[in-house]
Amino acid sequence: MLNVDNIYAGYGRIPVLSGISFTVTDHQVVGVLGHNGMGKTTLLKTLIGQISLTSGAIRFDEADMSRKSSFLRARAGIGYVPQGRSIFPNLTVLDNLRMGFVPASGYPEEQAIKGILAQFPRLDSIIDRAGGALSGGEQQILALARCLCGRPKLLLLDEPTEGIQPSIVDEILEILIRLHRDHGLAIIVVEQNLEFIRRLSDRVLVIEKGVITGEISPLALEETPELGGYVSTE
Ligand SMILES: Nc1ncnc2c1ncn2[C@@H]1O[C@H](COP(=O)(O)OP(=O)(O)OP(=O)(O)O)[C@@H](O)[C@H]1O
Repeated sequence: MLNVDNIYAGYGRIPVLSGISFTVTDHQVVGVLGHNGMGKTTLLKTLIGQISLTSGAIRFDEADMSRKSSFLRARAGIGYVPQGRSIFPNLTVLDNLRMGFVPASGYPEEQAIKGILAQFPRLDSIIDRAGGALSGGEQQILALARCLCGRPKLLLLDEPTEGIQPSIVDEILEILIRLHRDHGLAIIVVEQNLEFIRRLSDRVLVIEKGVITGEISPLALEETPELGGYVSTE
């Protein structure tokens, strides 16, 4: 489904990603672990096209995405839920959802949003509330639902549990497991919450200084002494 081939990217002259290669097969969930500042967010932004490649290639469903704009990648089926969620604070929940709708998805907007609300009853009850008036957890669920309005085949998730109360973390985990199981959604998830990444991922990649330095089994994440090298503890 996704083939990332030796990509280099950064900010202006500052290189951050230094030759990253990996693949994601259909329906696979890939976790990405790494200390702060190692390039996890930069990797996701490069995959969605917010940061340009310096070199290398990104292929999605056999199509070359390397120079495509973000919206064409979204139309092709890559969804992105950024760190911090980027909810439109002055728009209602409904209008936030409408912003996520991708016309080329083959579904009428109303039908797409109705289908999403059936999966997210928590949002249905606050549909007219301003996005900025939602709790952090509700905003994260809204950001996820908004992304799903575009009917992605691959979801890029950047720290979905950051700053969220444990009960909603569990709810988000259950939603993602269900989406993966019932709809075959493939996911790349960057996360510091080891339990979350362990329960969701089929594979876990370790990133250090813009390079993938290893792959560990989700089961290995149960053995806490091994983890000091992979995540930040602050
Ligand atoms: N807009 C920017 N301009 C210049 N350098 C940046 C910019 N954004 C990030 N960086 C640098 O790029 C490197 C990788 O940052 P990135 O945000 O990808 O790391 P991360 O692994 O996601 O970290 P965190 O877990 O803290 O979110 C860091 O050294 C960071 O300081």
